[in-house]
Amino acid sequence: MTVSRGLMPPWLVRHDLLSPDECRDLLDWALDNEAHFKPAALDKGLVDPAIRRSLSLRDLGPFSRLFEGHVRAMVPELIDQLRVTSFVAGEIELELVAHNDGAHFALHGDLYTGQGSARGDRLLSAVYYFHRAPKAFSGGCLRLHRIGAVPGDMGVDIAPDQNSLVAFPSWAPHEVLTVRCPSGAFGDSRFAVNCWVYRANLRQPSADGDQPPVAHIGDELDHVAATDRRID
Ligand SMILES: O=C(O)CCC(=O)C(=O)O
Ligand SMILES: [Fe+2]
Repeated sequence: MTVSRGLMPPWLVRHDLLSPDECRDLLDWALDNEAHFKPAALDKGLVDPAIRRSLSLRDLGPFSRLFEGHVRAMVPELIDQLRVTSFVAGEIELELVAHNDGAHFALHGDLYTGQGSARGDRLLSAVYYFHRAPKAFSGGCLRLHRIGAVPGDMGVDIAPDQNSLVAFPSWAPHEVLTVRCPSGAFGDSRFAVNCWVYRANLRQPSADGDQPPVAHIGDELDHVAATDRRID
């Protein structure tokens, strides 16, 4: 089967998502928690810096509620603007990522592959950007690609602007272009908060007692499921 290429996925950018105080507090919190960041993983917890190189923190502490609130409130607008089939939002998965010198993420989509995830289906992806001022890195654009893109294709580059959020359907092919950060200092990194909106599982156990195949909202999952994602 041949995939016809050409159509760009929809996306939107929102500037100034947080107040200046919130943005500064988030940076301070990220710097205070440097020791808790771990190499960012791919499918099934695999770390492969040739595909994805960055440092990740899965627990946003006091900022989880802030991001979950913002993103949940935006879901109706995102469904509308990104032309996603209407759905009821369930879990919102978060990840704080620091991209320092040489960091990147090769072409991929954010959907689960294989047997999927007990966590359910990701439908919307949103990424919030912040960094120290003055900015001490270059590069690191998010490159959105056409359907059926292959590595090396051109796409649309979205700059990781201070206090901005970009959103797109989770199926959209995208990559993070290589970051250059001459100081190598953690605090000079390109910071991003990944937010993934899941479809709520509204199915009830059937009358004969069978359980639905996916977990209910709020179920705790292991690190492997949390880091499972598709790499094209
Ligand atoms: O940092 C970004 O701009 C996007 C990161 C990303 O695509 C991912 O972690 O799945
Ligand atoms: Fe992604």
